[in-house]
Amino acid sequence: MIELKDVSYVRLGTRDLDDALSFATGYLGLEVAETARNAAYLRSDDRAHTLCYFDGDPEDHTVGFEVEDEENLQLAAATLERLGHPVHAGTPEECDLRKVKAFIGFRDPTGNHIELVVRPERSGKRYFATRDAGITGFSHIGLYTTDPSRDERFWTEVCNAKVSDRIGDIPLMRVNEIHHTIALLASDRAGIQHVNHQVQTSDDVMRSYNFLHERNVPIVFGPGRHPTSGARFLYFKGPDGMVFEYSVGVDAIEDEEGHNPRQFGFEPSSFCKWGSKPAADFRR
Ligand SMILES: O=C/C=C/C(C(=O)O)=C(/O)C(=O)O
Ligand SMILES: [Fe+2]
Repeated sequence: MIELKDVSYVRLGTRDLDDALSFATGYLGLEVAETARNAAYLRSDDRAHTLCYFDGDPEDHTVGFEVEDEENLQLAAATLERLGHPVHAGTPEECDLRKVKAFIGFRDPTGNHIELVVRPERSGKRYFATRDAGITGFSHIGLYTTDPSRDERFWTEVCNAKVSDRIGDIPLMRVNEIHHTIALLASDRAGIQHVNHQVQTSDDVMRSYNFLHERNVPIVFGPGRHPTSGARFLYFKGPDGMVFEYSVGVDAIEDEEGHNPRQFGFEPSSFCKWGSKPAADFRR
């Protein structure tokens, strides 16, 4: 069993690094940690970085998850190879680029690029962004799947994820007490559908709605409230069509043994209890 502790970072390719950087700082509300070697490293919490934009294919998305130590990393590599997922062991230079001690890369059954990392760097400096979006940290990703049931089995049987809730066949899965770290979305493609940052209060969600709307940033869902995690949310589009989400008030699953996944119907009210509907281009 591969024990994921938390999501660590996302890496997104872009052909326009300057544009991505100005969106991340001026609209999203991240702090630049470093710009180097055709990449921009951005912070959202006490980690050294949680988002990296690099000069490359905008379809090239990677999500990194932290595992406990190098022994667990080796065990994970052996498990993945045995199950037919070829594993790439990060070179020292690739580890430097990710600010981790060690990592392996592989593809999930849909073909999503996944990395497992050991000892991702923290920063002694407080996260401080020039735009005050109220961000408290990077929290989860929405990941495309070409087969939700197959990929649920991968994340829950090969890895330690647990299903918190399902909407139709779509699982929201946790790897720690937070309601979900991985939300699958059915599609005919691989990739990250959305990147979630938590914000401090509902006021931050509404303030950002006005801020982004006034500046013509496409709002693609919300403001609304998810019946599943209870979070108040706002989704909007960033560079290369990537969707970003702010949310606040995501449930923690405290009764780990006693929690049974709830089944929600695949209908609009399961996605938002305030009646907001996703825009046609919510999914790319
Ligand atoms: O539409 C379902 C979305 C659920 C949630 C949630 O419960 O918070 C998400 O954050 C999500 O998958 O984006
Ligand atoms: Fe989300």
